[in-house]
Amino acid sequence: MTLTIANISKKLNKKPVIENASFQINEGEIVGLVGRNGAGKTTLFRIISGEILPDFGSVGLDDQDYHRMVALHDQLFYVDMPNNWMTNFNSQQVKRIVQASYENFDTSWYDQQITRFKLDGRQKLKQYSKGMRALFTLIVSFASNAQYVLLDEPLDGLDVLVRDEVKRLIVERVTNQNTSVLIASHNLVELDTLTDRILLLKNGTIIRSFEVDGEQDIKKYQVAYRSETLPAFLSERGMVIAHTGHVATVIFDHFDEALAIKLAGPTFQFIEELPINSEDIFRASFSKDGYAWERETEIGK
Ligand SMILES: Nc1ncnc2c1ncn2[C@@H]1O[C@H](COP(=O)(O)OP(=O)(O)OP(=O)(O)O)[C@@H](O)[C@H]1O
Repeated sequence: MTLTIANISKKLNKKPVIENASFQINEGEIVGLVGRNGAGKTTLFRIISGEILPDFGSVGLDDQDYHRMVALHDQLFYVDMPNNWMTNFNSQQVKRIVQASYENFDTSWYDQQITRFKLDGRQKLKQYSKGMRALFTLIVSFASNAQYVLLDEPLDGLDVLVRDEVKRLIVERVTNQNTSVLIASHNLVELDTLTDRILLLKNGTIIRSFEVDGEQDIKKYQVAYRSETLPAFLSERGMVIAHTGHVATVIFDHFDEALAIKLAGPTFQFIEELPINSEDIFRASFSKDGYAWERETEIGK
């Protein structure tokens, strides 16, 4: 089964939030969705899950329109705002409610995980801590046995040990059930170790899809220069992320031969290429932009 997001556009309050976003997710993939604050990640999740409908475009499962086919709805699970979700119920009550709409709900796995993480009892969800709620949301999501699970910031605000549990649970479920997971997160270091590939959302559209190891177009260099001041082209063509004395670390997007020739020139005492991670790719893609919410409204134009 393939989830296909095709040319989705959406305006909220007359402001274009999502513009012609397209991508696909296959079975058993863990994909990260990354963008600046306000880029539209949550809006995109709400659209995919059918909570709000797009102005244009479609969400398909194989060749079928997910939004129009109620029979497909148990193939996708998403909890919008987990902090406000079913707060007056306990874990046993939530199980009964979700079971009613997800016919493949895995009761025994759910009970096992609830016991494993000691989330049982009469405690209502509103009495859970942030970490308990994160684990609980994940358990319900995977127990639904939906092919596609959308997770919005699943690691936000969790301590290192709970984060490890959450990551282990995600990998376990994907390995054992071939579930597909789309994770929106600001935590790029965590995404590097968890995801197969990462999608970058900018100006409401997917501008880049990459596997960190496979990204050829972005390079990071540490350089020592001979001139008095930092050579201007470094900050014009790249993003200087560290600069002490005559040594600078620079990330270049769209690295090309002209840049390679300049770096090999007499201006530099030494240059060394460094390995890149997804934070570097994020910086290279977004560093020269303002805030995502500065995009003009139609009315303001
Ligand atoms: N109901 C709404 N009505 C009007 N504008 C909205 C609404 N919901 C979101 N927006 C706007 O849409 C844009 C995208 O918001 P969204 O919450 O999807 O971004 P995000 O990428 O999830 O942000 P963050 O990383 O900060 O959580 C923002 O400019 C926001 O102000």
